[in-house]
Amino acid sequence: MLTPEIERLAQTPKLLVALDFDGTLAPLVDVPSDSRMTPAAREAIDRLAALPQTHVALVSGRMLGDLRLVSEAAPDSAILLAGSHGAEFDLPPGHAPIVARVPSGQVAVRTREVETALAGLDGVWVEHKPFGFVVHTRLANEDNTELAGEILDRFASEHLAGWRARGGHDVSEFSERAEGKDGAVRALRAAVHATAVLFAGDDETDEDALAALAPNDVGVRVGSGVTSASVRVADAHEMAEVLAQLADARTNFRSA
Ligand SMILES: O=P(O)(O)OC[C@H]1O[C@H](O[C@H]2O[C@H](CO)[C@@H](O)[C@H](O)[C@H]2O)[C@H](O)[C@@H](O)[C@@H]1O
Repeated sequence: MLTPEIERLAQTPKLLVALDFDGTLAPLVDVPSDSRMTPAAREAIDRLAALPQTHVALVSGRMLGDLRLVSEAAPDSAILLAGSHGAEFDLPPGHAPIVARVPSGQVAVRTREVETALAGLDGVWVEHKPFGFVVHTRLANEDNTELAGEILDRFASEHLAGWRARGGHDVSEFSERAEGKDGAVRALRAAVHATAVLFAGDDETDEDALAALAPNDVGVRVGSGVTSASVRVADAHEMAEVLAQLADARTNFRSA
């Protein structure tokens, strides 16, 4: 059923649909590089992105190159990409580029050190990112997850002063940059001159963006958890239904 919020949003002059990737468009999986959005989500965002005065952006914690890969973005895609929680952007031609941040030499050093500190914990692995690292525990047992948490707490207090720590689904992320998805959505909103935004996400990091939405925007929380969003859906499949409803309503509005 179309919520009044979605119906209202479909009628805004310039719409930005900004979407988290993992857990929102793509169901969570054990191996991050295997992650893909559901076919229904793909169809809905392609329909939205093809409409006039309608922009679609993916706003992810993933590094940009990785986001391009898992979102299967075609080189000529109209979809805007924000990676590393908004420290990296890739906008289609016609948009002024948003300046990307440059990583310091500390990141590779700290990532190697944390890998050494966690070595030998089965199921625990470290994902390298341009501005930091992510420790994954999805495949670890409870003991190893707890031990990894203790090692990380100690490592962070000794070596990561000033870095931003974030939680997520079976991950702990540490980044030397403090950018959040609130800043990413602000920059994208300005880039496309949006008059209203839909932002959807499933995670703690998405709450930065959800909490910063304007009164005429719509926030969608996917799954459980405390949220600032006004709409909640159960999972990525329900999220795809919301996007299909928005695409239908926007198509009707644009052709009226
Ligand atoms: O901001 P997002 O697009 O939601 O990215 C958040 C993190 O997503 C990835 O990890 C999550 O998805 C994996 C694949 O489904 C899953 O294995 C993991 O447990 C999840 O936390 C990605 O690996 C991280 O770098 C992103 O920060």
